[in-house]
Amino acid sequence: MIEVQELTKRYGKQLAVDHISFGASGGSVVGLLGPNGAGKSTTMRMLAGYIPPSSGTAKINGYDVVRQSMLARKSTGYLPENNPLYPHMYVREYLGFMGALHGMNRKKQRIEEVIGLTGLGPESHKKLGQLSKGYRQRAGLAQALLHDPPVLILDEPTSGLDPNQLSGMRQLIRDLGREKTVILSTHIMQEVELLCKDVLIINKGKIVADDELKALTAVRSLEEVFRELTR
Ligand SMILES: Nc1ncnc2c1ncn2[C@@H]1O[C@H](COP(=O)(O)OP(=O)(O)OP(=O)(O)O)[C@@H](O)[C@H]1O
Repeated sequence: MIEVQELTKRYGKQLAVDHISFGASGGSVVGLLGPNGAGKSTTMRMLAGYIPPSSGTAKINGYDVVRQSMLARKSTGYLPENNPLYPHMYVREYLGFMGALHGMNRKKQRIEEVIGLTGLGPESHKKLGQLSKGYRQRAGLAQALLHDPPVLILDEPTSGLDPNQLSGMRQLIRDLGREKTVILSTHIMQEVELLCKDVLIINKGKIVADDELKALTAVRSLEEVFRELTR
């Protein structure tokens, strides 16, 4: 579960996220849409505990991301936008390292599981710096899934994937969304239509739509709705 109240982020004078409130609960994928610079990544970074909010609150599974940051992080899997990985580490070494950070027992078995789930197998003998963009993205997702968190925050998870990889990744996200609360950002409207039950549209730091996809697109296409609300 994700609960956001009046969440705000200022970078100096710039108001990147402006008093946003929304909620998301398990068993669905929420699409976070917005034009470039709207505040999507900033919002996700705050939810994942990577940057502190300027004001407002966010709770992950009931844990406040600032006051109970360790517990909130344990409940969160985060795939960052540019997915900064450690280029010199081998895939399994990296996942082992991330597992240790999460204080996981029986890492080995779980590492093989997430390598299988994300289709990393054929490239799993390589160093992260040697992986193609699509496989780096998979390594990032494997890391996000490692500790089996109930909430997944995925910042443009399908960027850089070829059409074959794309359908596999979307299927995986759809499956994960059956049990977990998944919030993903994307610029691909078709992806939202394929994956998301609920949609948030953010523009200039403010939420301009928070509704079920069905309701939002009852009269017009998602693209038309998006263009009108973010003009
Ligand atoms: N570290 C930072 N310092 C200063 N300003 C920042 C910083 N990070 C983001 N911003 C600004 O905050 C605003 C929101 O940026 P953010 O990256 O959250 O947008 P976004 O919706 O994810 O965009 P995109 O679709 O291009 O990835 C932008 O105006 C951006 O320039």
